[in-house]
Amino acid sequence: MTLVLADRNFLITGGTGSFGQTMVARLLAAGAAQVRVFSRDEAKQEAMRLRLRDDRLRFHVGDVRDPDSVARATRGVDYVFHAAALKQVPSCEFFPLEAIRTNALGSANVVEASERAGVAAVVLLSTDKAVYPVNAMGMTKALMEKVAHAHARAEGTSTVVSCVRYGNVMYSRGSVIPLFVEQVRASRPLTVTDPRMTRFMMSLDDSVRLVEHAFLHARPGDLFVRKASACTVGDLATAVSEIFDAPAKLDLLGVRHGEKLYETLVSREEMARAEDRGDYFRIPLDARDLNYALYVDEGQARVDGVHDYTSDNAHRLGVPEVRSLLLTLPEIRAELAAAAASS
Ligand SMILES: O=c1ccn([C@@H]2O[C@H](COP(=O)(O)OP(=O)(O)O[C@H]3O[C@H](CO)[C@@H](O)[C@H](O)[C@H]3O)[C@@H](O)[C@H]2O)c(=O)[nH]1
Repeated sequence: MTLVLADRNFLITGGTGSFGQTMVARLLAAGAAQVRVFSRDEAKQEAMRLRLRDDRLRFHVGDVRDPDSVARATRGVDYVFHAAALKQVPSCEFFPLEAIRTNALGSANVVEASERAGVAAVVLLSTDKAVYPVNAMGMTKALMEKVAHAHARAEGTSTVVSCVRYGNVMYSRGSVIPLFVEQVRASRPLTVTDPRMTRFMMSLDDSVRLVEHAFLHARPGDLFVRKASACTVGDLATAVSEIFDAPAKLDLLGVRHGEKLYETLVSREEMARAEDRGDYFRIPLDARDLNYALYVDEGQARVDGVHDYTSDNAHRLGVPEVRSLLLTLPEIRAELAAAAASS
């Protein structure tokens, strides 16, 4: 990171998760004055404290659903990265109110507490599932984005609130790649929903860099997306089998509740006003207010000839490319080493 962080305090909600742990390590290495980890699980916090042993780290047990606990953790903070979320599609489908409480209302609590505490900037972590959402996880993340936009449009606010949208983060907790690896290593068939289904593939480092990009460049209400490649789930399963030298045995499950065949990272309306920043798109706030009549002549940015940016039309990785990408992941290398040691 190019910013001087020496006298800056950070808060990371969901700080014990995959993103949180990576971000905490990078902020400490970049010289942050203090990094606060906010999450519900004291055991994970304790494990992190013992592992990192850094007196610039502070741990706050709390829940984004509870405004008081968020407010206490936010006092004296300069920057907030909001990663706390319910992010499993199936569980949010079955418990949609829980997703509303954490992802929508909890995010509003984080934005509100940040404004009150005079935080300079907040980056909210969203997902491609928030675009044309069909499941409760995506719907509540879409509402979180709306909360950010409404805050940016409101007069008299000073905290810069922006969002980033991710695709699938490879090897994140509870996701399909660690599941496929576990299945291959146990010589079980790989449970594939639909082999044609496509997803954007991002590394954890890419996702952290995306948040850093937003942190460094955001204006109020901006949304940032990292350009990414995509692959089919069938190719992903084949690549995992090949890496572990196993025959590709598939057990076809069918599409799960609330799943789409492909994801959209940027809608065409957003693409029409997106700024291409090399590895990233910046989608500025649609700053029209409620007086729509004033804008009738201007209209919206033209969308003719502009397309959604989806995991179906993005650069498609084939099996060899997916294999190479998987082999860059430390977790895959560790599993390969373990497999070699046990054979
Ligand atoms: O046993 C399984 C489980 C999943 N899949 C497929 O694998 C792909 C990825 O699934 P999964 O890793 O569960 O991720 P998603 O459901 O796509 O959601 C992830 O990716 C989102 C970004 O799109 C994040 O926001 C979510 O938090 C994260 O869980 C999907 O096509 C699934 O249908 C299988 O084929 N077999």
